[in-house]
Amino acid sequence: MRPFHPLLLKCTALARSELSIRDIVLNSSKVTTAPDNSKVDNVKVKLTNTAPESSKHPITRKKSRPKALGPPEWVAFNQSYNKEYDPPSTRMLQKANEFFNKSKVTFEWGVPSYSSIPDEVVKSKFKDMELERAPDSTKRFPGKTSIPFHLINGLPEITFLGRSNAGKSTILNSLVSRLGDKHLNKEARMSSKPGFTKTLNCFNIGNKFRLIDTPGYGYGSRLKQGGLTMEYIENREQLVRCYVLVSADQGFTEMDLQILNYLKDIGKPFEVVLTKMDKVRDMNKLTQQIEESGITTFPTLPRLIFTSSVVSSRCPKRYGIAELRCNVLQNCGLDSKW
Ligand SMILES: Nc1nc2c(ncn2[C@@H]2O[C@H](COP(=O)(O)OP(=O)(O)OP(=O)(O)O)[C@@H](O)[C@H]2O)c(=O)[nH]1
Ligand SMILES: [Mg+2]
Repeated sequence: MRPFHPLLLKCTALARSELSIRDIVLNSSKVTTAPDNSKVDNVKVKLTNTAPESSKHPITRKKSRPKALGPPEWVAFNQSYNKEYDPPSTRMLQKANEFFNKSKVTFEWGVPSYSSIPDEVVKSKFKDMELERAPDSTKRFPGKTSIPFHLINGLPEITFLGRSNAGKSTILNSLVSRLGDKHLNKEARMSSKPGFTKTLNCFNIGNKFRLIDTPGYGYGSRLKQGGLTMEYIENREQLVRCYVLVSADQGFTEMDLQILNYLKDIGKPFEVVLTKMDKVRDMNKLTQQIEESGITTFPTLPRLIFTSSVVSSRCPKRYGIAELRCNVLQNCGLDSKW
């Protein structure tokens, strides 16, 4: 029997517990309490035109939001991780960007079950047949499958895992969009609603490798989707690397740690991508969360890649995406000519 695993959580119970936490946060944000005078240095005081004489015109005091951070702080922070690896050179980053900018992206399949992945169908129906790998062939497998030959060409695959809403579909779009573009290409569908991606979705990148978007675990997910992702991770021969996405503004959850340990235990190579760096207001807290997760002492030495898929005046190019592009190409063995 399979051990307990967050990808297979009974999500209704989880959804209920998360909803209640969310409810508490939402409700507590509605409670207005007078600010503590001892913290007056930290609060912005907004005065109305006429100074209030009574409680009829209360003084509105707002806690000032911590300053938005950007590339200067992120770069310094970034340099304290991945010391075991040489950072990618400017030339490597340039080459990776060129590759992604010129590669055609094709959506190939979206499946609700592992056995419906085209080459898995072919494998099971034509067990004794030598599978012909013909990338440019227009031929199709006969009979009911009618699967085009080019879908069974065995290209390396990369998959994105993570909690629902961690930014898996967004990072896929970020990889295939120009770094300075304000809007992302919409190859994979994204949503602020957790649990949006329901199937395994495959995107062919320049006929060199495939990116696989997965349904998230946790809030809004389903037991069946967790099973599908696990089956894919455990059985897919073409899978060369998993990227576990963690929202940097939320840090590592218990479920993230379970996934990381699971990948370590079954010997699947993985990296960790911290998404939504633009939402982080306290770098010390993030440092502490990373330390507490234990990920920096994992024997497999996963890389920590910090990203933001948002461009702004402080961050005119999507942050960390060039590094991620470089890493993906390396993991697919496509960096040999650099
Ligand atoms: N600010 C900010 N928002 C982001 C970033 N990446 C993703 N988001 C937002 O996070 C939300 C969830 O993104 P998705 O990419 O749909 O998340 P997902 O992991 O695919 O979620 P599921 O499909 O539900 O598992 C969307 O509203 C995105 O716009 C980021 O780097 N910064
Ligand atoms: Mg998604």
